[in-house]
Amino acid sequence: MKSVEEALEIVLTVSQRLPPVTVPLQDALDKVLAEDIHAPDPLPPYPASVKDGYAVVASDGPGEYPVITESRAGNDAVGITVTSGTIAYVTTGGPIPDGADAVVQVEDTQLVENAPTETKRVQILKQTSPGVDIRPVGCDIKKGDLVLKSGERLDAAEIGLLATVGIVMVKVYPAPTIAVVSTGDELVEPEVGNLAQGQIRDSNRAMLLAAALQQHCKVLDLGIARDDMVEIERVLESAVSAGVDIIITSGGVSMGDRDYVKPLLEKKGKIHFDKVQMKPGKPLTFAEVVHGSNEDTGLNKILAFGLPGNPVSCLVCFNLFVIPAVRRLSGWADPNLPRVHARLKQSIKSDAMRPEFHRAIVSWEFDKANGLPGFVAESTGHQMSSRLLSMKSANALLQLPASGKLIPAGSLVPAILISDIRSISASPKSSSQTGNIGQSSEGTEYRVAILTVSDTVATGKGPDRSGPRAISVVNSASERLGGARVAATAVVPDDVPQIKDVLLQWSDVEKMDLILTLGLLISDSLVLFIFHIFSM
Ligand SMILES: Nc1nc2c(c(=O)[nH]1)N[C@H]1C(S)=C(S)[C@@H](COP(=O)(O)OP(=O)(O)OC[C@H]3O[C@@H](n4cnc5c(N)ncnc54)[C@H](O)[C@@H]3O)O[C@H]1N2
Ligand code: MOO
Repeated sequence: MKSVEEALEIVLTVSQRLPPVTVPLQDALDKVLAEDIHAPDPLPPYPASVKDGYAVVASDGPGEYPVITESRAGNDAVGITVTSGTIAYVTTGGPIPDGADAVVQVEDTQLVENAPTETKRVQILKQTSPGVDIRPVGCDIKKGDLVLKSGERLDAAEIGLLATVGIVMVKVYPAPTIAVVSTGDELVEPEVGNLAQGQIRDSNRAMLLAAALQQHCKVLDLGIARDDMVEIERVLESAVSAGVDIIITSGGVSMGDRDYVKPLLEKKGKIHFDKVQMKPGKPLTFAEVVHGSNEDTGLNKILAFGLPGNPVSCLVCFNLFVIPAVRRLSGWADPNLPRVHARLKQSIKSDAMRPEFHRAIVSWEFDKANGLPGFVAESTGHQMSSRLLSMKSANALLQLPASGKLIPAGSLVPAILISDIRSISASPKSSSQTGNIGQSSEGTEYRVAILTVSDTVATGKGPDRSGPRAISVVNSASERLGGARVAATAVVPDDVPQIKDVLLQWSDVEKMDLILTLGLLISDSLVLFIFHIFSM
């Protein structure tokens, strides 16, 4: 089984950027530039005023002057020279007429009312010096300057720069086309109103298509494929014929007898890994599908991600592996998701076996204790892989080591950002709206152990009525209890040493969050013992 780091390295090594294409400027947003861009002319192309005011000869100093022209834009003042003893009206960005060497802003001037001549006259109230409030030719961009480098990402400012230097067609790396198929006999389309026995609506496909669009990919919806070798193969073939760059399947990659995705990917190419040491997302499979032949490169390769069917696992894997691959294909120099460190708002118990990617809402807050601002992380509640509500509003995956220990509130943990940092007011309420009253202090699931103490049941003379009932009560109230889950049960006779053994095992070794005992015969020594373990 690969570690997350090893698996990501493999994905990024296999993912190669796509050949560049030339697109119109308006289609270039969010793409990565595939050429260097130089300025064909300087900006500003003429000396321009920084202020609305008057272009003057600085050495003239304060005094009353005639306004011989007005220069707002274009060739307003062309052919007119400001000589000593005259001034010209200029607006911000307007060309400075020949002869003027400074601008005095209107606030430092006064219009002379009722001037005896037709020519407008203005009092210059302040001394200025040459160059003041003038942008010389090329002060923003010099002719020939390297304005944008190949490999830079085109955001709004970069699009503006391209327009400035007159680029209307630009060479960029295209975003990949992603085909998405859901596998599973239990799946029906979201529009199905009444679910038959054993059916669930397909959430993964809509979710993955949306996630791919968010990454500016083109998408191909391949629908639902039944758990049938021939059908899944036919769907994969259709993705290949459509010429997609990435195929994403969800479901059918674990250990079930109808998990056909992996054998098919193996048949059609090469599986790089089929398990990753992470929670959620362990059965993540990554492969290359090889097809046809390309004159230049030989065989064509399509990246294939077999994402786990559990919706949370599916989206977590998309974030951690598919997005970096998409970015690499799209030409990003650094395809990794951004990370910050955030303080935990509540304690979280980490998984003992697998490093965990705990869904959380990260916001920027003041720490009341030290008065300093910083990132804080609030768990989205019960973290079961099927519970998509744990992904709702999450903007970060907290990367928790597999220690099985309680990470106390206030600890700094690495947070991988998967969405924008939200405002504080929008975030914390959302998890409680989902019904997590009584959520554990860890903000994660409670592991509950139930012990039935009864000679009758332990010796097989009677049925255990209260044990199964307690299990069903805990499980049915799981969501309201913040994810309480029965993790262990046992039956022992009314015998203190045996009761002690089980309680010690559950509290000290298995680290249960809550132990319920049923039909317990309380003796003094047992009360003392229970008091002892719960006060540890
Ligand atoms: N014996 C073992 N069983 C499982 C293991 C294991 O190691 N050994 N791993 C578990 C883990 S971890 C995960 S994650 C799941 C992943 O299983 P699959 O990828 O094979 O997915 P399915 O079995 O098809 O489905 C799992 C679950 O998700 C629901 N699902 C599937 N597709 C969709 C969809 N498009 N929309 C909504 N929900 C979907 C499906 O109904 C199941 O409930 O395997 C564990 N088992
Ligand atoms: O790895 Mo699975 O994704 O734990 O549920």
